[in-house]
Amino acid sequence: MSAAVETARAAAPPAIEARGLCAGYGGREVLSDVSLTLGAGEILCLIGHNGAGKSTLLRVLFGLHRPAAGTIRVFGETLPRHVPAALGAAGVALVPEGRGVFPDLTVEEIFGLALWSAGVRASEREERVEEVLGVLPRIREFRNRRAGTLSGGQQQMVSIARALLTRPRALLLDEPSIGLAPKLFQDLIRPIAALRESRGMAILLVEQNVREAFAVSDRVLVMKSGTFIFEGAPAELSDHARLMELF
Ligand SMILES: Nc1ncnc2c1ncn2[C@@H]1O[C@H](COP(=O)(O)OP(=O)(O)OP(=O)(O)O)[C@@H](O)[C@H]1O
Repeated sequence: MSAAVETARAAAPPAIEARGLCAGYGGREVLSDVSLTLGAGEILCLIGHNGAGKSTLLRVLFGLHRPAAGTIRVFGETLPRHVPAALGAAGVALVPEGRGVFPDLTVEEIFGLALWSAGVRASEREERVEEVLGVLPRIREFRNRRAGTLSGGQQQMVSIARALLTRPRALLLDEPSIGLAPKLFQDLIRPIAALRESRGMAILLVEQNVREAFAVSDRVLVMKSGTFIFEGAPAELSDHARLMELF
């Protein structure tokens, strides 16, 4: 991280500050007293085995699932209602697992819909699209195609681009590498990670592809059965044996 970004980060409130989160489904606890801080402009990687509770945590943070206990502050504020629309307005975007692009719409139409639902003025929409195409230029090649005809990697690009159109200050990414070859994931994640330098955007990255995810992350959290069992720098887990020990 550059010195300028570090200084800006130190002065700003954390993008997300969660304390004592408990959450589950139908009486079964999945998150047990989880606390997490995503610093402004920080890239935090969250890893853990299947079913550990990573997606549930992202859903709780984004207001899609109500926690049984705990508090969440967003850029230093407690939102009056912790719901997705309020999170979006506060500058937080979620890219859920599985892409979720509308298969019958063209990329252009998907972008138009995202900008319209985010309330971006018509006169500003083209500028926003150009800005995102500057980050992920390969989308230009297929912007007029229907999303259902695109490859997995292209759909993932569209899904992330759609989130970036709202100019988020914090991006929650749920396993963007699923179904992608490592090189494709690298091409996708590196320009997104660079937005932390250029715009101070914070990223909470849930990933299984640890090699690429660690390469762009400042800090790593390992989750097991709904609690964090490790927090530290990616380098501390570069030893494969240490990583395996935690799983
Ligand atoms: N909507 C739901 N209803 C009931 N149980 C759920 C629901 N969503 C998740 N679970 C359960 O909660 C636990 C945690 O799931 P979650 O998806 O949060 O884990 P994860 O760490 O993201 O796993 P993965 O890496 O497989 O996505 C799992 O046992 C899962 O079966």
